[in-house]
Amino acid sequence: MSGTTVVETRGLSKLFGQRAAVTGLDLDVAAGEIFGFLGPNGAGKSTTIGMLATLVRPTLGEARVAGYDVTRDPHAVRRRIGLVFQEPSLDGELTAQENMRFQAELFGVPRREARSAIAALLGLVDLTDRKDSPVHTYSGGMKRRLEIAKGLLHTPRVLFLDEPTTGLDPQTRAAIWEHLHRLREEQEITIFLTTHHLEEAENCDRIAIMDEGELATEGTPAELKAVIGSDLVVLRTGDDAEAARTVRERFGTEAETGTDGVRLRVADGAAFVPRLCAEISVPVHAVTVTPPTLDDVFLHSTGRTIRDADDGPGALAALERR
Ligand SMILES: Nc1ncnc2c1ncn2[C@@H]1O[C@H](COP(=O)(O)OP(=O)(O)OP(=O)(O)O)[C@@H](O)[C@H]1O
Repeated sequence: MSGTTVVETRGLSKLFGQRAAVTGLDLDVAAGEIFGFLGPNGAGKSTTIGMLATLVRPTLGEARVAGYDVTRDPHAVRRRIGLVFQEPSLDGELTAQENMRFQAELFGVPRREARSAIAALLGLVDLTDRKDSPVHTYSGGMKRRLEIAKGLLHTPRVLFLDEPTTGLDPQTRAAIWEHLHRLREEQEITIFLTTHHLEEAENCDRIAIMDEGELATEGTPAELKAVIGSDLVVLRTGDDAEAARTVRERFGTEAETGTDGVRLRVADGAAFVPRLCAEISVPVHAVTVTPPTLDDVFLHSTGRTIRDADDGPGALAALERR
């Protein structure tokens, strides 16, 4: 990582009438990072990408992408960014190669240069074998990979991806992530993506969590989870109320009983469980120890779970059409 800041926002805000979609956003994304913008539906992710990609005009504040101001120099920004939205942008009747050639013409990439770039990018996303098949014969994952290759054709410095794996099965999602990691290794590119999948955010170098238009927290997945600092231990016992009482009295640790058993949080679950089992007088049927997750981080920084906060489908495609 070079340490150069490629995406920088200061007080970036967007109001739609009286409604604040994004409020006072300060972000710094370094060159070569995979940066995840995480939040429930309506958190302001699409509006932020829209402002960074010069599709939505900020109401207040500033943003620079690849060194250019999004309001004063939108054309310079556009030449340096690639966009992959959820809405398909491929022509199903054309082959992968033809779709790529079309994109090259759109961006004025010289023909000779385009030919070698297309071959290299189709190789990067593992579509060389199928480059001459019409795109309507592709699977969802192949189409998404082709969209990514297309977004890279004019060698952007920053690639913006809106929910790149939505609607794909887990295996295909894993493959897309493999391609994104490879892309970052092989090209000097910064990847800025939105997601509302907490598990996916684990793949990012750094994450910003948005909630109701504001930045709730940011950091590496490990840093964010370290803030929680404790493992979740769940016990199923012959008498949960008695087990919870033992936990409180012998260990001075708060324990809740619920439908899934007795739940408690301790710094080191693996070390705690044998000590607990030695003290407890009721039969223990099962124990699970879960290290902190990004779900816990979301709950900790917003007061609710991301699933509770979620309430509808993505909106970036609608923004693009605006
Ligand atoms: N053109 C618009 N006019 C009015 N309100 C808007 C407009 N675009 C977005 N909003 C509102 O701004 C807020 C943030 O929306 P945004 O689409 O940026 O969220 P998001 O985090 O990207 O959600 P999603 O995952 O659904 O795309 C929402 O309350 C949304 O209703």
